[in-house]
Amino acid sequence: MGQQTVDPVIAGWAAGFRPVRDGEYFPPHSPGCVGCGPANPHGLHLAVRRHGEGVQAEHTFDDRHTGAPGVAHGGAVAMAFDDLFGFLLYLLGELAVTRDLRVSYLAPVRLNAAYMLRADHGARVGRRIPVSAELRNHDNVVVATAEATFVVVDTHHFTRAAGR
Ligand SMILES: CCCCCCCC(=O)SCCNC(=O)CCNC(=O)[C@H](O)C(C)(C)COP(=O)(O)OP(=O)(O)OC[C@H]1O[C@@H](n2cnc3c(N)ncnc32)[C@H](O)[C@@H]1OP(=O)(O)O
Repeated sequence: MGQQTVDPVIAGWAAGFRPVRDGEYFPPHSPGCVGCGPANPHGLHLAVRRHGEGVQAEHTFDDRHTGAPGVAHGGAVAMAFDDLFGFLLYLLGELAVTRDLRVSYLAPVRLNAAYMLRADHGARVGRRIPVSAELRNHDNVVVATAEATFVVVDTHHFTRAAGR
């Protein structure tokens, strides 16, 4: 992400997250976000909406995210989970970052096939927010799961990380 876009994005986060109704789509984390940013040509372009107190996204991995032939790279699947978790923050109204992420790959994730991602959060303990997610195929079979710990930070975390 270039110098021009870092400050407005962080300023937007500092202003707080807009409330989103059930079923409504969230805005991307930033235009250049590799998970959901519409301006990132290498990204997943996840479109994530609220589902009750959780979030969900229908997603199709394509040839840009190839691992074995015809199969999504495990890193791309992990990225989808990580970015999906980032949308729970809109519901929690907290700024937080991934401290750890554990993915269980239960079956190959095929390219050019539609999958459904769904994530939920647990209760915040101290600065820790536990989150979990599933990836299901069109037969509603769970093909991957993920658990992560997000740690609440303030906007200085991001301005420091961006070198300002
Ligand atoms: C708006 C956001 C967009 C989201 C985009 C999608 C998500 C992302 O990709 S985020 C990017 C990837 N993640 C990062 O870059 C984070 C890098 N890591 C860091 O900056 C730091 O390690 C950071 C901020 C997470 C924690 O550091 P620090 O502030 O020193 O906290 P620290 O004291 O170590 O721990 C904080 C709390 O977490 C707990 N904790 C730390 N690690 C773990 C762990 N592995 N498991 C459980 N708890 C843990 C600690 O016990 C402590 O708990 P409590 O507050 O209850 O005492």
